[in-house]
Amino acid sequence: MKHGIYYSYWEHEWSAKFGPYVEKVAKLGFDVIEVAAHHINEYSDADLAAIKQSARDNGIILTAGIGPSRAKNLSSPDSTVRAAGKAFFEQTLTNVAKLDIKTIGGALHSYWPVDYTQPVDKVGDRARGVEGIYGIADFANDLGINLCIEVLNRFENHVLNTAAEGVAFVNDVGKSNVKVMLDTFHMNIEEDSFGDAIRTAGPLLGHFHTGESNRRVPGKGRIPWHEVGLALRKIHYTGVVVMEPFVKTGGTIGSDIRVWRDLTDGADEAKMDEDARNSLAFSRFVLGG
Ligand SMILES: O=C(CO)[C@H](O)[C@H](O)[C@H](O)CO
Ligand SMILES: [Mn+2]
Repeated sequence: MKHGIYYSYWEHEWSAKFGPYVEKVAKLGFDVIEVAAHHINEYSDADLAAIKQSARDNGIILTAGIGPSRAKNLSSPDSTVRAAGKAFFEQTLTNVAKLDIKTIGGALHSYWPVDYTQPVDKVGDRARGVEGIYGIADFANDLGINLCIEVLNRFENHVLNTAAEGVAFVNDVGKSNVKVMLDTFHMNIEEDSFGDAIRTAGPLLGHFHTGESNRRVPGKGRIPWHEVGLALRKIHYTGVVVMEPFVKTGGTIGSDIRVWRDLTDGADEAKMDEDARNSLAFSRFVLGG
């Protein structure tokens, strides 16, 4: 098991440059950095080559996260939007591959965060989402990339809220590089049991996010980490565990994640780093790896 952190922990915008964080997370002892793929198409080939080299030099593996915008929604009832989504993913995956990234996770099958002022068509969105992911799976596979479909809580997305729904979706897609992704923050809201949910995903679990119930770093709250660790061991999970703490207010990240109070306790960057380092030690101890 490898351990990583989403660089957005330190940032306010998904568009923030992620290159400088490769060395930082290596110094903190992580194996992996997760970067936001939302704006990767704005990076030049030279930028991407430099980041790839920096990852090699620092012994860091990259993974990618994405919350597709409404205009790039693979499950939209509007076929023009679905086509734009497909084109966006093909370009994004092509650039993601330039960083040797093998895992991209998030609400790939939909858009994020969902606008609930509009009526919701769960059945239709799910069916179009299965088709949309099926339609990009081989493209991703040819680049060696797994598509990890994140199960989110009801307030952020309606298509997949439980591990069981995630497994059924991935089975319907039926492509070996399309996997289920779970996140302890969302599981805490939706699942009856953390252990059962992880065991339900079993061999289909392709990526795993961690965070407390208020998205502080793992170890600061009341998620049953021992139960989570036992279940990950039980299913012989050998993938990546990426902590995804969101503790800062402000910017698009603060607004998308609904961070309306300072959860850093006034931390400066050195204290933020120390919290991440301590949480990594906690995560390795309790989850393994
Ligand atoms: O858990 C999440 C949202 O609550 C997601 O992993 C990411 O934050 C989202 O896909 C944006 O990258
Ligand atoms: Mn997540």
